[in-house]
Amino acid sequence: MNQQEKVVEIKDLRKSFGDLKVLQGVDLDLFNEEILVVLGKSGSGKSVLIKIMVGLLTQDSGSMKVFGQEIAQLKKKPLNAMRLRIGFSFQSSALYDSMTVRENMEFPLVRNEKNLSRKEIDRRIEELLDSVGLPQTINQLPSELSGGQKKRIGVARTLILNPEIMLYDEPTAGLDPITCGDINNLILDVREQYKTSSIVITHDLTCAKQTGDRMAVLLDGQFKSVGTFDEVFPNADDARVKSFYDYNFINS
Ligand SMILES: Nc1ncnc2c1ncn2[C@@H]1O[C@H](COP(=O)(O)OP(=O)(O)OP(=O)(O)O)[C@@H](O)[C@H]1O
Repeated sequence: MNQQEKVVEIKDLRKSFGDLKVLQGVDLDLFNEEILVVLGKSGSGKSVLIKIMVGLLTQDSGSMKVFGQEIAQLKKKPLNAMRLRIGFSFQSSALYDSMTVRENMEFPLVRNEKNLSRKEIDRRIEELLDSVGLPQTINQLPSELSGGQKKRIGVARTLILNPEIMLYDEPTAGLDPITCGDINNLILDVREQYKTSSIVITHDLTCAKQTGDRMAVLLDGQFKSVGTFDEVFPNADDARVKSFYDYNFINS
């Protein structure tokens, strides 16, 4: 697959809940190995969009294709297979508190790949912990890790199933600026090492600028501004896009 190929293709996607129109004609593509940053204020529909992508919600109309397949038309088995190609890194890291880092990483692996040997499981866990720079945490509990370390382990756990698309939900939320920078670098490293295509949902424009090849701003149920950081932000005509920029870079 080359970098011009689309891994996600969204066309005129619409979704309402009763009278609440959330997505009102979304058009967006994610290209192979691209990092696409999705911005939008709280309640704008970012999670709804991601849920449609992984088949947890169905659109009212329009098209959501992932790897060329219309998600809404997939039956249970192919949908589950598709979900395995998409790694979701949750805002909360979603680690199990009572399990060590090793057990947290092993859990999705043995559930999804039943025939792996102990040696292969250990090798995969060790490789991923090395990739996120935390091999020493293998026997620790999540409560013994810092917020930034938990995020890194969450990313490693998502990567253990070799996803082709990575979805990062607010990856830098609640972290100090230096740790945010580390996480931004991790997102770039993951793309480099594992050739993933990525969607980063964030309110953090520094994260957006450092990681994103393109930005897409969700406003009134559509992506009105899509382009590189410099195309979208510094001279934004739309006051709502400009307010994002001003809030992050002037008021912070
Ligand atoms: N299953 C549902 N039933 C009814 N309304 C829903 C449902 N899911 C989402 N909504 C509504 O759709 C709107 C968009 O929600 P969504 O969670 O996508 O926002 P978001 O952009 O992800 O916000 P945040 O940045 O706060 O996570 C909200 O008004 C929400 O209440």
